[in-house]
Amino acid sequence: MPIKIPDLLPAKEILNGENIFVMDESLAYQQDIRPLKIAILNLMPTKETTETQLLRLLGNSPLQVDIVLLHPSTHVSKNTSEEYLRTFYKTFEEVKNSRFDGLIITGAPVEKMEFEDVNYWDELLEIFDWSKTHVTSTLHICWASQAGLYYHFGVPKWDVDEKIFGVFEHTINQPKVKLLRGFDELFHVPHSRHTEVRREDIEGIDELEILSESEEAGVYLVATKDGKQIFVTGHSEYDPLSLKWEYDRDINKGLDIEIPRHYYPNDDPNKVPPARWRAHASLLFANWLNYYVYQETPYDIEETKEIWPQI
Ligand SMILES: CC(=O)SCCNC(=O)CCNC(=O)[C@H](O)C(C)(C)COP(=O)(O)OP(=O)(O)OC[C@H]1O[C@@H](n2cnc3c(N)ncnc32)[C@H](O)[C@@H]1OP(=O)(O)O
Ligand SMILES: N[C@@H](CCO)C(=O)O
Repeated sequence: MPIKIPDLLPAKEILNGENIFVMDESLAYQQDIRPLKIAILNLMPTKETTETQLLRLLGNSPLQVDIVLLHPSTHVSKNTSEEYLRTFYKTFEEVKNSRFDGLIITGAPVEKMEFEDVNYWDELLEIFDWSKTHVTSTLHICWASQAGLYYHFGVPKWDVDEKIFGVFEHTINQPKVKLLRGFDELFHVPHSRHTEVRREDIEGIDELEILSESEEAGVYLVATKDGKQIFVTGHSEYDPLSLKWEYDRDINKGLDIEIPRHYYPNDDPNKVPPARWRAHASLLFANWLNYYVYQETPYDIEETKEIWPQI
């Protein structure tokens, strides 16, 4: 949340220079507050786990957030019952005439397929298109970040020789960008994927900025300059034991999988891995919710028609 201070206090200029969000009294008097409407398009087979992880992060905010869970109607889920989906989820068809302050699109275990072979691809394209006019800011996670960068900007995804699997150190390219406010210069994020997007495919695209990268895991955070689309290639939302669960699953299947890097103490899978990314996960979601959603979205959400004349 911004701090509200007298219009002429000298600290205002100093803090503005440091990129601390300061709101002067005159603007604060005009600001109205209402609950935010956030949709989560959950593409993960482990729906309950992912819901819990994302809601934990979204709940760490003084803002009231109304959540709508969405699943793709053109995919018959193998791991989630129809009853569960009917009870807790809606389809895009049911919400497409509404507007949302924010949309989160999760990862999906389909990264080795061609995008066009994913059976809900056409539906996802419709959702990507709709998000441009009906959502203030959209956060794409892991596979969804690759799919979104491909659809919106033609950025390809590439197979990697060895799964990018572990907890990696990241650096910041753009320290003054609001999404990274409060971040340390070095911070950690889990990654778990067999494909990547590459810096050289992104840096020539005018609308996009690479905000954070990792020497070992590559591009991590990409955003459009207007903040309407955020692409996150890692899994900051993962629980402390998510990578262990994936590692044990693959070992039990007899797959040739390396131990997740920089995760277990002394790389010993019998030891309990400590979480080293929670604080930054919280900051990432809080910053997105505050600066890209709450501060940007109109009080009357239906007003977006006037703000985005392309509708
Ligand atoms: C790169 C990222 O974004 S990371 C995010 C992905 N990671 C995860 O989901 C981790 C957890 N998932 C898993 O461990 C596994 O997928 C499991 C254990 C839940 C399921 O494994 P299996 O049943 O052996 O895999 P299977 O190949 O049958 O399909 C699993 C999922 O793949 C997806 N899928 C498979 N084929 C397709 C297809 N043609 N089109 C779209 N989705 C597909 C679906 O999501 C499916 O699960 P769902 O129907 O319940 O949504
Ligand atoms: N996070 C994923 C990567 C594969 O999509 C997993 O290991 O399940």
